[in-house]
Amino acid sequence: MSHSSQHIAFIGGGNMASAIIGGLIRQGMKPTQITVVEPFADTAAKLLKDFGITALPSAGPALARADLVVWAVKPQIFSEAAAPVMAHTSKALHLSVAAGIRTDSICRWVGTDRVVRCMPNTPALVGQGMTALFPCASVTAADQQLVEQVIGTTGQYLWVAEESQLDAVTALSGSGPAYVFYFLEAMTEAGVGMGLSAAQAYQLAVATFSGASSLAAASTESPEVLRQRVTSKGGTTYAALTAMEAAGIKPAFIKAMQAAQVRAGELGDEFGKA
Ligand SMILES: NC(=O)C1=CN([C@@H]2O[C@H](COP(=O)(O)OP(=O)(O)OC[C@H]3O[C@@H](n4cnc5c(N)ncnc54)[C@H](OP(=O)(O)O)[C@@H]3O)[C@@H](O)[C@H]2O)C=CC1
Ligand SMILES: O=C(O)[C@@H]1CCC=N1
Repeated sequence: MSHSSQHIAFIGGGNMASAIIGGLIRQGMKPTQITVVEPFADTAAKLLKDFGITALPSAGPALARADLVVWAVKPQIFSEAAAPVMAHTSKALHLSVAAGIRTDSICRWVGTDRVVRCMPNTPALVGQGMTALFPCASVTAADQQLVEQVIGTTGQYLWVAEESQLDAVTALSGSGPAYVFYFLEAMTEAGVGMGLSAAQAYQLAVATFSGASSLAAASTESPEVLRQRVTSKGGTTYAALTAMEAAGIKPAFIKAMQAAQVRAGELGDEFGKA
């Protein structure tokens, strides 16, 4: 981060907060520039061990220093967590990572319209995150720049024009790492069933995913063309893809992502009312 005097507060210090804090610290932000509210003692101990940050067990005046408040609590408890925070953060810009919770709810709970809603993912932990961002109307260009500086430390980002697109992003890249890990589990299990050791199968599976992703990112070709290049006529890939088509893997996968998108909307409906 270029702004060495900036201060960032995190409400919730769990998985997603740690991923972003890791990015900030890797880019040179000092632990003293970061305040975390985290009531769970084990998670607070981890923040101290990993980043040298002593978390506050509850909201307090220390939050008033924050230029940016990052909301990294579960959607279910967002409104409850907001009440004690908003007394201290009226001058701050607010950034929410909560799945499904819409900006009209967030603005109401935090008492300002200076709110950006985003959807990051856990590869942020290793600087390979992908985050989509949506600004409320009163967010300024300078506010957007601050958010870009912070999120840019964790990987790539893009802005979406419609808030509803964030639920699609949640289903795609927000939850997406879990789909990849699921495929890694399946590929490893299959490899073991075919006579490889678990360590060998896992190494092969992980390297294949990251290699294929790097190839797709570096290539101007569509994934369809890249797939066809692997698929020799009458060969092994053809046999595997034919089995996948017969099993309805693609429609099942599309259905699964639609379920995630629907769930994001439901989280907003269920927990955004308060
Ligand atoms: N994990 C992921 O891949 C992604 C998550 N998100 C979103 O990020 C948000 C956080 O998820 P994640 O980091 O996985 O969840 P975690 O459970 O790891 O982190 C949330 C933390 O907030 C703490 N907390 C609970 N109540 C309060 C409170 N009143 N004030 C401050 N902190 C509190 C929790 O403590 P306790 O355990 O005691 O409740 C917990 O440690 C969610 O809204 C999720 O939708 C977005 C993108 C990806
Ligand atoms: O599962 C969830 O609800 C969160 C949002 C995206 C990833 N994890």
